[in-house]
Amino acid sequence: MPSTPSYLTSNSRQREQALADLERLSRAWQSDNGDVFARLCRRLLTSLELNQVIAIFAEELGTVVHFDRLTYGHSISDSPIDLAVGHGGNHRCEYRLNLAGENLGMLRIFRRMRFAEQELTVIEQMLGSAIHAIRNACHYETVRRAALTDVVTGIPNKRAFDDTLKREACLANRHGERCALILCDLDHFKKINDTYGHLTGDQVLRAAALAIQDATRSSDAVFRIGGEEFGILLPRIGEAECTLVADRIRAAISAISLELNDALVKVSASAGVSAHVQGESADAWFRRTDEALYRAKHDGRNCTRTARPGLPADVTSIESAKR
Ligand SMILES: Nc1nc2c(ncn2[C@@H]2O[C@H](COP(=O)(O)OP(=O)(O)OP(=O)(O)O)[C@@H](O)[C@H]2O)c(=O)[nH]1
Repeated sequence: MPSTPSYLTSNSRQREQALADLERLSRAWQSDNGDVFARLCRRLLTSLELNQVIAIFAEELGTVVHFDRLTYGHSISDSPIDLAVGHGGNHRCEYRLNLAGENLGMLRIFRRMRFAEQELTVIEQMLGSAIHAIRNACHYETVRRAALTDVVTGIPNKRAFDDTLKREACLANRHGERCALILCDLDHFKKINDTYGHLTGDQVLRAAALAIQDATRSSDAVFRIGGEEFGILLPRIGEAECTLVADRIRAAISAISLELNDALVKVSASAGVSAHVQGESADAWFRRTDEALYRAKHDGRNCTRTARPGLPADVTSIESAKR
């Protein structure tokens, strides 16, 4: 990296000279460091994952400009990406990333020392090399999310549920962690559709999704897994506590009342509850909980039933579950 030129002056002739110096230095730096740009572009081709693309950019930038922390935030990702290689610092440069009018998020780079002009130029040149990869990763993230999101309620869908249930069963088998599952189904939902129409039915589904989210912790995961059926995964709790949560969810759903002309649309729900049994596969766990939900429906609806302990045929060995 060339040394910092002493061009910080208000005199305009000196400023012009400084800018010319800067351009010359920047060109010299770019030809000296052409391999960094080439490597950055090559590595960016290896991933479409937003957090990996940002991590690659940060790694390559770190080889030419020292910084203590880099953060990236975009409304399409769950939480900001925060890559710290030190303690941050008071000085920062930030870029609102944008390509052809498309918002691609906000990148911030922190450190204790001021950034020199030519360092900012280098950062911007490297961002120029990375911006298309960042845009592609943003598009990929948007499509990935759409595939995992239910269009009516905006919460994760059955595909997301299947993936998460498998992962939780695997974690529970590997580390012996507790995890519980609730399957919650609205009662006589067909009647709501038939009486008030599908649009009102959709409104009820959205209200139910919100009610379930409000009745659970943010660490719990709520999914719409069928027409009027929801799955809720609750890490680190057992069956007794989970049954209380299921009743709380049902009470929240019963409290929904949609005003429609002169009518008040009300709905109740049935729930099946189970705690994961050590060695049990995701499929067997789901089947046990579904059977509990079936009993709740059979017993008159608007109630909670807990699953029976796994039958030997339902429980796979820990070894096979780990494979
Ligand atoms: N409005 C709306 N209705 C849906 C959607 N998906 C499925 N349904 C309807 O949900 C209803 C489910 O009916 P059933 O399976 O008979 O269940 P139910 O009437 O709730 O009866 P129980 O579950 O036995 O209490 C059907 O009328 C479906 O058309 C949706 O996205 N929106």
